Amino acid sequence: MTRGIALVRRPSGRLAEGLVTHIERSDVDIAQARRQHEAYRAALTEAGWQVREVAPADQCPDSVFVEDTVVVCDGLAVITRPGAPERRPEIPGTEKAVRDAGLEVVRIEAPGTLDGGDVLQVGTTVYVGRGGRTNGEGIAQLRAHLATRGRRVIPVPLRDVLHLKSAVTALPDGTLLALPELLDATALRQPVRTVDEEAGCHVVPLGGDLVLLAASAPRTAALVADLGFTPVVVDISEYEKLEGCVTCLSVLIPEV
Ligand SMILES: CN(C)C(=N)NCCC[C@H](N)C(=O)O
Repeated sequence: MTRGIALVRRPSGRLAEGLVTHIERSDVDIAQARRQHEAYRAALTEAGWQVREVAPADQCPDSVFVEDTVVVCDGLAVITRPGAPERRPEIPGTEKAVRDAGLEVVRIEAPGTLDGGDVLQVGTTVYVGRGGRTNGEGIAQLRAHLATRGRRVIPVPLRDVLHLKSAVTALPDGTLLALPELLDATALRQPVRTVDEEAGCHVVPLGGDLVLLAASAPRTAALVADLGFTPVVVDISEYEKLEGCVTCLSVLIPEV
């Protein structure tokens, strides 16, 4: 049984030079990062996903955070235009991978900017963070693209946080796990559970009752289990030093 394709991109040898905006820079252990990425890929495979690698972009330190380069929705791939110009050379490799996967491809055009980490899909609702990386023009273009798939785009103003999915993500039943102080929670339409550890608001539903989350969120893993889901825990400490989280390291393309 395969749940679909999971796109990932191996870390660049220059990973340690990745962007840091809201936290202090600390040393990244590249060997450890490679081991953690291997374990992350294995967790996806174990959960039933066919892991496919986007061609490495060694000149791009942040290229492992492949989520920021594309938004996939019902057979459509919206190629983003990352808000950080130095991340734009990551785009061609992702575009090739989604074309190879058979998706229809459209793109965010200048002056729009949009990072995939700002896009949270919950059923037919698509929340989009309006912060440092995604602008109003990018949101408008995404809204027009996703209207063709029957989706409603709702902007969410962000405060002092990199991406929307740094502050809120959703469990398989649509319940949001959030750090409400980082965003305008009045924009959210689904029930919200507040978490008490930063990485606790970063989860990826992997299909069925499986929920991927980081080892740095042990209390949330217990909460997830208590709600009847099965936590799949991965250590991504080296990526967290660069403001990454479990969502950023893959793009899931469910089988239709
Ligand atoms: C949901 N998140 C956090 C993401 N999708 N991306 C993280 C990118 C981190 C990278 N150093 C940067 O600053 O771009």
